[in-house]
Parts: sequence; structure tokens; C-alpha cells
Amino acid sequence: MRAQRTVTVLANGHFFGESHRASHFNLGASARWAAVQLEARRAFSGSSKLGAANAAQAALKAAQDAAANLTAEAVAANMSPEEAHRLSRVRNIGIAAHIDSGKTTCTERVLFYTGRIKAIHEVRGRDSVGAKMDSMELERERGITIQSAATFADWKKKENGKDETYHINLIDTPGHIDFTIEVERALRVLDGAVMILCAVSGVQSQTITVDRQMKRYDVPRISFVNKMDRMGANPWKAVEQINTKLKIPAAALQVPIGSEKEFEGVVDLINMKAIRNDGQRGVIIKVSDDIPADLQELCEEKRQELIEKLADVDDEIAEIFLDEQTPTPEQIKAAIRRATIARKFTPVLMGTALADKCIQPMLDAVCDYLPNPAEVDNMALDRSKGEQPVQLIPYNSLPFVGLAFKLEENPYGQLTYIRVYQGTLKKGTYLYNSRTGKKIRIPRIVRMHSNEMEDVAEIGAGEICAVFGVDCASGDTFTDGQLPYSMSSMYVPDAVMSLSIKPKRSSDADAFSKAMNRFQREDPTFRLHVDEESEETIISGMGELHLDIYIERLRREYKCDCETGQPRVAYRETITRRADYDFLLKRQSGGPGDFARVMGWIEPNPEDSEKNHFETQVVGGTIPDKFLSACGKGFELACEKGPLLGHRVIGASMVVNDGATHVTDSSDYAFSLATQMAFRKAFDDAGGVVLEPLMKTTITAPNEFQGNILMLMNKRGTIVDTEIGPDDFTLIADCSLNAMFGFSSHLRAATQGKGEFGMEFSHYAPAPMQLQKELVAKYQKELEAKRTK
Ligand SMILES: Nc1nc2c(ncn2[C@@H]2O[C@H](COP(=O)(O)OP(=O)(O)OP(=O)(O)O)[C@@H](O)[C@H]2O)c(=O)[nH]1
Repeated sequence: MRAQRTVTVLANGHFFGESHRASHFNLGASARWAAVQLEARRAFSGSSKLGAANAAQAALKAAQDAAANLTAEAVAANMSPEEAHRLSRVRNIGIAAHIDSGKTTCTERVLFYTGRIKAIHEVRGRDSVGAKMDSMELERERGITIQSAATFADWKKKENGKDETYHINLIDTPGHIDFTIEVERALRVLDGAVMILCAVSGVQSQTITVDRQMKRYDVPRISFVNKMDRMGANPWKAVEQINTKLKIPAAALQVPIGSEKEFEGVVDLINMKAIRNDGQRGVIIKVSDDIPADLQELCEEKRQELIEKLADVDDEIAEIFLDEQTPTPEQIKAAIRRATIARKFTPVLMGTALADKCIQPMLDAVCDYLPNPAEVDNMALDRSKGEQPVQLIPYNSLPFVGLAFKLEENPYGQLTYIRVYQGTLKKGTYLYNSRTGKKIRIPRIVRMHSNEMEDVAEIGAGEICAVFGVDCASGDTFTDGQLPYSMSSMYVPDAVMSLSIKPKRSSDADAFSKAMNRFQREDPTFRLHVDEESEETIISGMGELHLDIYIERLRREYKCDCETGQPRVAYRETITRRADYDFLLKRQSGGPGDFARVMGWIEPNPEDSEKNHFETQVVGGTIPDKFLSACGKGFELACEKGPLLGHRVIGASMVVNDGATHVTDSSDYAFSLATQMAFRKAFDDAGGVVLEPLMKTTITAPNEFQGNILMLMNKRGTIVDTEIGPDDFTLIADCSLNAMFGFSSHLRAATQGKGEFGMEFSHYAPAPMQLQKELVAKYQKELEAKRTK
């Protein structure tokens, strides 16, 4: 008999909750959709008029079955006119970009032009008020966004001579990689995004990270080149880099009128009109035929480029192009919309938020080219059918399905942000948490406007809101109890660094634990554990800034000063060659003993250097199946705490192919333990090494500091790339995290405070031999001290 089993242990980052949302299913059909509508209608009229609960249940089930594998396209194409109209005016969007690109400054203009705020305040502005969306004291002080903030606004837009109002739910996200979870969860629930780029710097390191995140969640985007007023602004470089570095077909929809300080406005290439801002803070948009003569040729050329780019990604434009015809503005707009929603293209707009120019056309583009909630595939997993994906339909009348994507505590209590995917959320009704099965009442629903709230009685399908008094975890799915659905959640990257922490005063212990509970609940990338050996409390997170902010928040919000230890790196351990093992566990101590023999080999996992792999190839039943799963568990346990440093083992493969049992003394426990011991013993023979995280580090500073920075970096890592711009230069290097502790103060000193840097986990690589030796010796000494204690 041959028993074979495979266990895969995720090593680096994981999806929080269940599997990732499915993207596109091609089985959509009008007939199916008609069935959904018919059955859903029957279900609801049946339950209300006839009280025929069973019939309604059956009809609902039929609707659910018909909804399985339906595409968003089919849903949108067959929607009732009222629902279709309601949804066509809803946009759920996020603003994401590299640090300091102007996300918050842009959002401030969006809020002003939509009438949500009465005056504009700047990030780090002289009036010391700060931008609306940076509501946390720390954000205003440091001029950075730490938490994503949600708001909503109504944008009035002229369409065919009529005013049309669009309801925009907007999330402003942080740019620093340390707060990347905020971007992950925002993109998980949003239907579209505005990717902002700096007109001088173009695509930067964090733009690449944000791009990866947008791709992970299949989020369509428009691009906005901001800071057109800056010296050296060059939108064409940004367009080219989106095409080449991000590999997304992109073309500008506009050409700038004037440049740098003289930047006046843009020429809209679709309608060939000049657009300029006028009035106080640019509230008035003037559209005219007044295109400067010296721009005419460039506009023709760039319009042609746009059409050619569209012809590459859109069949209709391709046909027109091949027929040597010129598409109409309507045809161009429709093609941009189709291609953007299909994520085959990103239209590029430009302007300057700080100088109040060209933000309104960007808002128009959000409405014109980003999808409404019915145009996006939003899948749930039907647990009653082995987690078969099923399309959620943003109909108000269907049973409720929503995802809690963010938790936040505010002075009024625990706030849970929910994206409503299907059905209506009503105040006072009950919902079920699909993970815990718990029934909860919704006492209060609010729409968030940064840190302010507006109470509402209900929220329709496709919208975003926050609810009070709901006990749940980030990423939980809620239903009204009728549907056995759960939704995939967001990707949570692994922590890269940690430090020990304790309150300075023992009287602050309560406040400390309260704060820690809250931070962990709100932020899945912030973790806390008590080290078994040292009994210290260890916090871990995405970087120095991330942990710094929490320590500062402890001090400000909980009045709890803390002592912290040296930052520690999240090392990993791995093996470099194959080693065979034959391990016998035989213990007798009076009563029943422990007996297990396991044989096989360990080797580097050839499939994936960051994942572990377990396999059994036992022939003839020398180890029965039930003990083999205990061996698998033993392997997982052994990998959690590596033999060298007690850090996690990654990239190891273990095969058990033979062994022996004892009639009375063999047990799950004995086999699990024997496997752990066998693994530890073989680890040395298999060339065990310590791995350290290498960080992709990007440093930008004015050109005059190039020499200083090169000197700083020579000692710290391998320089991968340098880029010299008109004012600033950028250096990209692979650095060990160890070498980067305290780097911000060195950089400040070397650049008179004008340099900036960002770090992102890149990969694990063997630590220098000397460091490995020191670390192992220190760990063994600690173990020894503990043994003799
Ligand atoms: N010259 C110029 N500066 C701008 C423009 N937009 C924003 N800024 C400035 O750029 C800096 C960063 O702006 P923010 O809006 O905080 O950028 P952000 O992308 O939200 O920043 P993080 O969330 O911390 O990554 C601020 O000093 C702004 O005043 C612009 O159009 N032109």
C-alpha cells in the first residue's frame, strides 16, 4: 500500500480569512441572470404576500444557484432600469501612490469642489489645521498619512447638457510601506482607484508596490500626474514609465498648457478643448477652443497616440483604426471605459492639486472610466457547495452580504467599516458573522467623513459604511443568515521586525494591555507575543516607523510611556542540501512508553524557497495513515521554531518513507515528537543556515548629496540602480534589515534633512557567516542558561 500526502505550509505572507476573490468567470449568460431575477422576485413576493416561507426559501436557493458563475458583465447587462441607474451613479474608489505624491492634497480638493468642506487646508500648512483626511494628531504633525480615511462626496457632472450627480465613496491611503495593510484592505473592497504620480519623479518604488496591490485585487485605475507646477515636471516620462515599468498600456488624455510655474491647464485630447481653472481656488472650470497655436501639433500627435494605444487593447477602435477612420469622441470615451474596466489600459490625466488646477477633470474621469459596483466581479464562496464561487449581485432587495474590512476604535466605541456587496443594511436588523456563526444586532450605521460621522438608517448594495457595536475581526463576512457565504479577505504581509516592550510604570499595565488589544484588532500586520524564553512582550510589524507610531500612540492616547529593547530582525532558517534520517524514539518510564521510528530525508524544497513541503511515501503500511498525519503536524511544529535560532524554517521539504510502530506504545504524540526530533537532528547535516530579510531600499535626495549617500550605502548593501533627475537623484539598493536600523538619522545627517528613504521586504538571503555564528552562539547560550536555571 502506498500512502501519499502533501502538506504545504505558507511561509511568507498570507491571505487573511479564506481564499482570494476570484477574478473572472466566463460562464455569464442572460438566461441565467433572468433566472436569478425571476427566482429572487418570487422569493420576496412569496415570503411577504403568501407567507409561504418554504417556497420562498426554495426560490431563493434557485436564485443562488443561478447566480453561481455569473459574470459581472451579465449582471450589469440585465439589471432592472432603477437598480442599474442607482448603481451607475456610485463609485467606490481609493487614492493610492508613492509617499508624498499628493494623495491627501488631491483628496482635500475633491472634498472642496464637491462641497464637502468649506475651506482648503494644506498638509503641513501654515494655518496648522492640516488636511481633512489626516485627522490623527500624529498625521498632522508629521505630515504623513498613517491610517486610511474614508469619506464620501457627491459630484455633479454635465452629461448631454444635463447635470448628473455621482455618489463617490473615497478612501485616501497612506504612502509609506510600513502602513501597507491600509492600502491592501482599501483595495480589497474598492471598485477602482486613482493612481497618483509625481510629475517630476514618475514611477517610484512605492508606485510599483501599489501597482502590485492593485493587480492583486484586480482593481481598474485611472492615473493622475500631479505636481505639474514643479520644476522639471514631465508628464510624458510618467506615461512612458507606466507603460514600461508597470507594463500597463497607458496614454495621456490631456496635454499640458504651459509648464512648471506657468502651468495653466490642459488640452482635452478627446474633445480637443482647452480646460482652465478660474475663480477663487479654481472652482470654475473654463472650457474653450482657445488651444495655444504652438500646442496644436503636439495635441494632434498625442491624440493619435491615444487612439493607437486604444486600438491595441480595444477591438472596436482597432476596427475603426484599420479602416483608416477617425473615432468620434463618444467612441473614444466608450473604448477608454471598456479597456480601463477590463484592466487593459489606464488613462492618464494631469494637473496640480496644490495650485488647484485640473482636479475637476480628474473627478469627471473617475465617473467616466471607473466601474460602478455592478461592473465588477465580486465573488463569495458558497460553503454549502464546497466553497464554489458565486457572484454577488448589488441588488438592494437580495439577501445581505457584506465584508468588514477595517476596525477602528473611536471615542464613541468600536467602529467596523463594511462594504455592502448585496442587499441592504438596515439599522436595528440582525446579521450573522459567517466565521463565528454569531448573530449580532446593528444598532447604528454611519457614513464616515474622515473622523466625522453622519447617521443613516440604511445603506444600499454597492456602498460603504461603518457600523457601531459589532464585535468581529478584520475580514469577517456578514450575511443576514440566509446565505452560507463567506468572502475572501485581504493579503497580510509577514512582519519583518520586532522589539521587546514594557510599560515604564507598572501602574500602566492595564492601559498597555488595552492598547495592545486594540492595535492588534485594528491592524493585522501589528502582532504581539510573549517570548517563552525571555518572558518579554515582543511587538512585531512592518518596519521601524510602523512600531514607532504605535509606541507614540501608546504614549499620547493611553498616557503609557514604554521602554523598548533593540529592534530585532525576523530571521528565518533553511537547509541547503539533502540529508537522510532514521530516528527511533523509544522511551519507557514505568507505565506505557513512547515508540515511533521514522525514516526518510529532508532537502531544500525545489518548488518554492519560501514554503515548506511535507510528503509521505510509505510503502506497505509500515506507518499507518493516522500516524502519518501526526508526522505532518510534527514537521509543521519543527518548522515553527528552527534549531539554530528558534526562528521559523522556510523552504524545507521532508519526506517520510519508512518506519516502525509498536503495538501499545505508538501514538500520534510519539510520531509527532519523533518527526520533530528527526528533523532537528538532520538539520545540521542538511547544511542549516540563517536567512536574513533583504530590503529593497529606495533613497531620494537632492543631487548635491549623491556622494554622501553613496558612501552611506556602500557599507550597507548592494546598489542595484541609480537614477539622476533634474534636481533629485534616486538610488535603489538591496540592504539587510540589520544594517538599516537607525538609518533615518544617518540619512538626515548626510543630507541636511533633505533625503528620504523607503524600504520594502524583498527576499530572504543567507546572513553573513560571522553574523550567523554570533547569532547561533548567543541563542545557544540563552538556551543553556535557561536549562541550568
Ligand atoms: N508643488 C506641489 N506640491 C504638492 C502638490 N500636491 C501636493 N504637494 C505637496 O507635497 C507634499 C505631500 O503631499 P500629501 O498630500 O501629504 O501627499 P500624500 O501622498 O498624501 O502623502 P503620504 O500619505 O504621507 O504618502 C505636501 O507638502 C504638499 O503640499 C502639487 O500639485 N504641487
